[in-house]
Amino acid sequence: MCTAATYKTKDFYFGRTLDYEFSYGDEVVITPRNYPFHFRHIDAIESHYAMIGMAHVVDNDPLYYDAFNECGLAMAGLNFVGNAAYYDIEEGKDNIAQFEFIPWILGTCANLEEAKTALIHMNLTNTPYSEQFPLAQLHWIIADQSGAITVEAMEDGMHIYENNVGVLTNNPPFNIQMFLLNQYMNLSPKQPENLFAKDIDLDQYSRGMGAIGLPGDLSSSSRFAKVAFTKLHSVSGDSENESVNQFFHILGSVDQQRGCCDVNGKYEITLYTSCCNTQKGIYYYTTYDNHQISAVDMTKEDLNTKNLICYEVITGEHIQMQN
Ligand SMILES: C[C@H](CCC(=O)NCCS(=O)(=O)O)[C@H]1CC[C@H]2[C@@H]3CC[C@@H]4C[C@H](O)CC[C@]4(C)[C@H]3C[C@H](O)[C@]12C
Repeated sequence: MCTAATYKTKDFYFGRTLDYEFSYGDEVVITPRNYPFHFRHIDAIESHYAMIGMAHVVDNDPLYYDAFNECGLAMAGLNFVGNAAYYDIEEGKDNIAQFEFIPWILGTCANLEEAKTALIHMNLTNTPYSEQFPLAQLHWIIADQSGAITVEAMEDGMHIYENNVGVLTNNPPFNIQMFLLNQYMNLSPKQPENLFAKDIDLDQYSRGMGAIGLPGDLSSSSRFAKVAFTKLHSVSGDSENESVNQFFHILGSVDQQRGCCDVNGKYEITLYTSCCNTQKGIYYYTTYDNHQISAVDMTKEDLNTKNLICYEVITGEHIQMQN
């Protein structure tokens, strides 16, 4: 499972958790402006917007899971197993292989409006990266400070939804996730009133009772409701540290602890959590075994170059001893 969310204070933040039972080998990867992107079905793009994100690099190809570009446009792919479908090549369209989707959008679009326009002529193809990396079944969130959309390629066609909560998890399809939120309209951060029965004396014996009924399990529909509630009620200062801190708390509401999600004897855990300041070009992250926030600042690199700039993920707890 995975969860993605957006958050706005003074700047616009975007991030995700990546939950799985093993890691593909992830790195924080900056693709500078002159790295040539070779696509399977369209012409190479020699120069484009620079981007930074989490990727698995194979043969010098950055296979991004989530990233944002130097203009502040962000995008993440999350599992959509059983619902995702990609298509055969179609003449007259921009045929983009599924694993090329993030580089293509972030390389060529400056904002969400441009991304929406690009999607009109795009055909997301079922071309696998290689035998070793068959087609992942994904759906995507694309966002900038103006808003967010969800992109779901399914058997019955491409669905593009306005994503007004700025949240994405996994199954079921996004329109159903939104419908399911109807169930929770009564939940509130405020204490409830007794509407149950006037004649019975009910006591507010604890704080936080207004949100009783908000799910706490790890299913994707439950995480959708949990993180949406958390994000939509989030309050923080708008300095960088306060915003980043709050962002990690938002995604922390759907953190997966080893042992609680059994996948045939292996355990799905939150391998990493990211938080991008899309305006300042900084990619912050924590990993399952390193709670300390680490960060890579894209603006500190020479972005007019040709070679990928890769930072190994920092692992292991860094505990600040006080005596
Ligand atoms: C496993 C992850 C999703 C985690 C998730 O959502 N877990 C919920 C399980 S559940 O849905 O709840 O059951 C996804 C998210 C992004 C993916 C990579 C995208 C690039 C590339 C695409 C190629 O086609 C295949 C290889 C490739 C490296 C992909 C590997 C893997 O697929 C990644 C890491």
